[in-house]
Amino acid sequence: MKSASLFSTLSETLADVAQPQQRVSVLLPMPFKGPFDYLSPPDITLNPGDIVLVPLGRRQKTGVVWETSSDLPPDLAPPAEQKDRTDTSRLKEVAELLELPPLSADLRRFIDWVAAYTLTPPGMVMAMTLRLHMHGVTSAGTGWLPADTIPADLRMTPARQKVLDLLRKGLPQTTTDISAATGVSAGVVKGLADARALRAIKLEPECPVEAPDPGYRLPVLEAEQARATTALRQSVEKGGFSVTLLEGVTGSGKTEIYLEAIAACIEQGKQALILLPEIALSAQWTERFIRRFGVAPAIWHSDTGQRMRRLTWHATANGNASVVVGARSALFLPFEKLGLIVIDEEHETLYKQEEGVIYNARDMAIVRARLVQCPTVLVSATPSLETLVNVQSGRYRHLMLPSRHGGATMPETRIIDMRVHPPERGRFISPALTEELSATLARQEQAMLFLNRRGYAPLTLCRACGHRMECPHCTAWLVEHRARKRLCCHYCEYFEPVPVTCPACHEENTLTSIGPGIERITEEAHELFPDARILVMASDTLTSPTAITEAVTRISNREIDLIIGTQVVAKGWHFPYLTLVGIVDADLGLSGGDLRAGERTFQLLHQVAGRAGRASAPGRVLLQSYTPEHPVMSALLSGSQDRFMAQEAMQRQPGFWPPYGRLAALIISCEDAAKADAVANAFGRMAPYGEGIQVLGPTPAPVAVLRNRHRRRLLLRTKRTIALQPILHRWLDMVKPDRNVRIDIDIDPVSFL
Ligand SMILES: Nc1ncnc2c1ncn2[C@@H]1O[C@H](COP(=O)(O)OP(=O)(O)OP(=O)(O)O)[C@@H](O)[C@H]1O
Ligand SMILES: [Zn+2]
Repeated sequence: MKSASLFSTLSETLADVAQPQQRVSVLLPMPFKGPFDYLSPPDITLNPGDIVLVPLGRRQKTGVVWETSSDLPPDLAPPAEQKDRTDTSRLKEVAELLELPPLSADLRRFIDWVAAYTLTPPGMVMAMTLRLHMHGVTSAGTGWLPADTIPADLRMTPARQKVLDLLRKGLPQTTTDISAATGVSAGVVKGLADARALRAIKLEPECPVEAPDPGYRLPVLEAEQARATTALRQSVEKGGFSVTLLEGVTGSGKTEIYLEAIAACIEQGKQALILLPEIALSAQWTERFIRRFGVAPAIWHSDTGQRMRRLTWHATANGNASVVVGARSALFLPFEKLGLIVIDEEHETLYKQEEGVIYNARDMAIVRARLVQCPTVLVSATPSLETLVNVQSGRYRHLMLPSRHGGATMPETRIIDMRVHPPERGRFISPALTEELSATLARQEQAMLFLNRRGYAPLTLCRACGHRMECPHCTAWLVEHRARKRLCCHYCEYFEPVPVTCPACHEENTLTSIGPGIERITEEAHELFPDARILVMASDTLTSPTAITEAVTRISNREIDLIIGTQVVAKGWHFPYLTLVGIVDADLGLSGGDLRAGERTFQLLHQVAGRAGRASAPGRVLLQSYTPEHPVMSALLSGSQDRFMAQEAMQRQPGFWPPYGRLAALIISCEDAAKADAVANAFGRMAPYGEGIQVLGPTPAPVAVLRNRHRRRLLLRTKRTIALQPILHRWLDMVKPDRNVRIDIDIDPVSFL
């Protein structure tokens, strides 16, 4: 007995020596606190970044071999977990190492950083990188060629002969390709491979894009432009981390200039990432890119099919795609050699992702740039106060283009005081604006009407009893979409047919539409200008990039006289024949307690206004307002953006509101209002305090019920010098909420709904 047991321990020890099984941490794309430990398969060495399949419960999951980051700033590092790392007996083995490019160290650190900053489980952040190929995880595959020496004893069959004949043409082909070409089954190929008559060739995935040529068409730059270009080129050539704000009035050629920074990046053999606030913009952007570089960039968005996404992912990972343009999520692509990040329209709130991982792509892009040590360019005609403060403090460099390209002038802006010059009853376009519109159309120039509200009317009301049509699941009015004969909630997917009788008093035909949406403005425009060719641009009328490209082409070809749109029309478009912009309701967006309401309204209206008169004919902007004395209106009128932003700064500084302080929102939600209250109150009682730390709330959220969940908000505000994350960690630990209560943390909130 003794010897047997001695023998077995000895053999175990020997086995251990022969095949030391590594203990590895694997991060799974799931909401766990951190990675799980596994054992590496006996014959495989795993390295951090490797993408693997591991058993989890009864299923297998894709995960990434992870090391715990030791270099997170102490402010951000989550409290360490105590783990016993000596006992490996209960660990499961990694099932498979996938044939995918490993995630680079800088990307892994970036993921850890975003997770720690936003207080999100790291696996959920990593999922944004990995989700992309979760469906059908395949490498490009194995191709086959005939072996150098075909074994002499190979049993030949007609099927085998066909395969060998095909492959002797010299092009490696996958099993699927061979079957398709010859009609033989996969088994035949496998038989040949097993008999060592074939040799395997690892096939690189095909590259979805061609290489851009930085010398394809060089721009002729004006003096100011040339100066800015040189400065940007230098930072790209020098490499290393830097942030530059490229500010310039609308139509000054900012895009033109940062295309040169991209050219420099390509010349360096590195990759450039261009973030756009909205993928809709990529169509016109791509066109400009092609004009400059001869070929299209790689485009990253959810609309491109599975296969294309996979190829783009691979081309990013292996460095074949030198320029990738996309919306926020492109930031999590596995670039092999990132050399430049450009964030166009940096002030855009669309960069904030509000669901799932709540993060600001503009801010995180700067973090990523710092981790890979590459330059970043923030581009805007109306930079955010956050960015301006960074410029003032010297953290960001500032390049300025003060005038429009080619001698085009800035549009002339006028305010129509709607209290003095109201529209006719039941109408929303004032006579003064109507007059300008007809004059513009008569000159065969294009005009645009802007109203940031989809649908026909934002409120449906009963004239008899005053009942308002509301969403049964949200604290929100139902918006009438007349074309679709529906009342829709703009917060959830709920809709119902427009009723004939009032659901409260059951009177017939008493429901009436209050206020305008763009459908209603379109109806009015058709009545006013029956001959005008009108195009509506809104996220629900142009639902795909193709539809947007088509619309933009029709505008550029002068097939359209009047464009009516929501905020989609505010974004960087260049419509050379557009000379008049009418803003139907300039006050919309100023109400409500939003910290940045003024700044945002200014940016939005300034951007819309900037669409007018970009080419030879001068532009004009008319703002319809009931509060013409509001600082936003005076700033738009005088064009004194600097003064307006200085006023904004002065208002925020004393109370240490961002960017002079830090904010985090806690949103507590539950289907049961009482439970939501209980948890919110518990957080209120445990609220952190101290010098420079303040908690506001709990209060019901402005959208107090959303998708049947009752919502309460608390706001933590600290001085800039105090990091939020450690305070939040301690605070969250103090309250153990009911399972049905959800707590969302929003660091640097931009929405306060
Ligand atoms: N040096 C140049 N040579 C030729 N065309 C130019 C030059 N600079 C700018 N343009 C043209 O002027 C127009 C406006 O330029 P661009 O779109 O780059 O401005 P922008 O500052 O990015 O505008 P916005 O902020 O409104 O998006 C474009 O059609 C662009 O092609
Ligand atoms: Zn709803």
